Amino acid sequence: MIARQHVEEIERVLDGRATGRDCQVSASWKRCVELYGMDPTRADPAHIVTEAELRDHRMQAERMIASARSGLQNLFRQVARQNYTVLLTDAKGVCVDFFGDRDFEDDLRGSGLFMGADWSEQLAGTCAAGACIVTGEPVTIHQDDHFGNAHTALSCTAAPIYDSMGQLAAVLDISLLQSPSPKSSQNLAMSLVTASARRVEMANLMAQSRREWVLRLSASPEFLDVDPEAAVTLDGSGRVIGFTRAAGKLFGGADGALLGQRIDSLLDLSVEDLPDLMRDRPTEDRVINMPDGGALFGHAIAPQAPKSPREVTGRLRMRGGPLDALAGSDPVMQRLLLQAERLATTAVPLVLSGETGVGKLRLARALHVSSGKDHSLITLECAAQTPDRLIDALSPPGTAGATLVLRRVEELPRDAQAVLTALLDERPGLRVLTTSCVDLGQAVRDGGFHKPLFYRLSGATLVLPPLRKRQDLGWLVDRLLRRRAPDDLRLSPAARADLTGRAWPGNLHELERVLDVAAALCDGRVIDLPDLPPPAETGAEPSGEDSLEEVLEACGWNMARAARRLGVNRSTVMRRMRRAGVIPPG
Ligand SMILES: Nc1ncnc2c1ncn2[C@@H]1O[C@H](COP(=O)(O)OP(=O)(O)OP(=O)(O)O)[C@@H](O)[C@H]1O
Repeated sequence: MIARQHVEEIERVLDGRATGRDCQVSASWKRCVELYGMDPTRADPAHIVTEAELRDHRMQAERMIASARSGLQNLFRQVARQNYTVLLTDAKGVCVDFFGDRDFEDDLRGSGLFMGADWSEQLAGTCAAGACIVTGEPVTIHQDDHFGNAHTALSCTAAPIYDSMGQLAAVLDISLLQSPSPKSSQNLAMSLVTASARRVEMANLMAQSRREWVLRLSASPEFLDVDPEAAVTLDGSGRVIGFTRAAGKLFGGADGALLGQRIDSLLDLSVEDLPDLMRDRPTEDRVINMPDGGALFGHAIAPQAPKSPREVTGRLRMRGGPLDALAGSDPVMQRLLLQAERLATTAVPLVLSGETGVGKLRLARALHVSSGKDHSLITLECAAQTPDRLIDALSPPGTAGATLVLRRVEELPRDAQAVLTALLDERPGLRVLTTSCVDLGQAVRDGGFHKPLFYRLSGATLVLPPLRKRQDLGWLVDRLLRRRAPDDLRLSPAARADLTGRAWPGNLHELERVLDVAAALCDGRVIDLPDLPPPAETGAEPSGEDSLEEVLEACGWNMARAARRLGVNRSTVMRRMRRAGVIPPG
């Protein structure tokens, strides 16, 4: 009966008659019928993407998930008692993060309030996340506002999350399986979800802007330092290079038109004034005049460190190539792979250095494949070489233009080092790629490595970072797991947190062994904590010389995780931060 009334009301709306529905809802109903060809009498179940598709969606949204995590947790703490579920969808509508009451897991899954549910309007019909993606505005879709009969018990409120370029990046949604009938019961939900979305945008902007000036803005001095309303990122000349949605609205450039504008054209303020707006001045004194005669309060945050040469300066050109497959979104690796790609087609001899198991040999092979030449690849284990063996290995015809990989060259016996130097001089067509776990320059200075050989091998050096400093550790874990069990073996959240928090002194060698054991031990398709072997005890202090900031950055500034990766406790991390003057972003 109710279903029939619902269908009849949709028909009236399609005929252009007013039925008292919110205009956002009636516009979405029209799209469902006229654009997507949907039938309101059908009660399609929730659409859940496959495990493999979900992994891809999560990988794409990795940064936003990290920025949103603590905001989602906070929001869930506030609304869990009222039985709300908190969802983060990506810009396509797929739920990539989720907090809900485990006691209702089956009901939540059945209703699509779960990880992997696809809430795009084209598939799910009128729903909060879907309508929010289409309109770019917050919306409540309450009970029979939903288009499909399958969802008319739900009440969902969603707000968009924009990235710092003004593009819609995600949607934050809070939903109830059962709710009171007046739609106004969700007004508070709307306030909470829009405020949380604003904070996630702020966290995301701060995470991306450590090397730039950030100007945070608030209409009231009381909230300026604790919960500002808007923020812009500025380059050294005062041009806007990032902004939150609220800043876009404030300056009338929400769709990206704000990018590139100078701050002195927007406010009575130049880049030279920013130091006066830093936290050491009383909040009330940090007033900024607006061109329309109004005023705002400003909090300027200085760049945290000078631009490092290791920062990403460009993107890999060869999408999908063998080099591109070696890393996820780790900025140090991306920069290194960009250099590797440019060097691959040259004859420059390269040293690939880094701790054991960071992927040096793998990189050497990818460089060989990317060279574009159809020559053979000769790999020599240096520890096993004698002068005679070297001569034998490099004598057969066809080796003249080959790629020669010298693996762990620091282990090459001293007498073989001089012979290799002479052999290389006789074979100028060989492309030499050398892997080393030590600093070869230091080995030369210490007298342990033949200087003439060093200068023949080290045209350029590419230093691979250890796993504990990689921001794409989660990506690597998924990649190695997929290779072990292509058919949807996955990690429980606790197992994933454990793996991404380890120090990994054996790097990929160690991670591969741990996943081998876990895949063998786990029952069913989910690897859980008890399936993981404990970290290998080597007595090594893996991170003594690591920059604290690098490890913290790799851990998304999560101190507990950084403490585990560094093998110290949390208070030691905080003490070291104070001593080094390292300040967390935001
Ligand atoms: N990007 C990657 N993705 C997945 N697996 C990788 C990647 N890089 C390396 N591996 C795997 O990790 C293991 C260690 O890699 P590799 O042998 O290249 O390291 P290495 O630094 O040369 O080690 P060592 O210093 O001990 O010689 C290998 O099994 C390799 O296949």
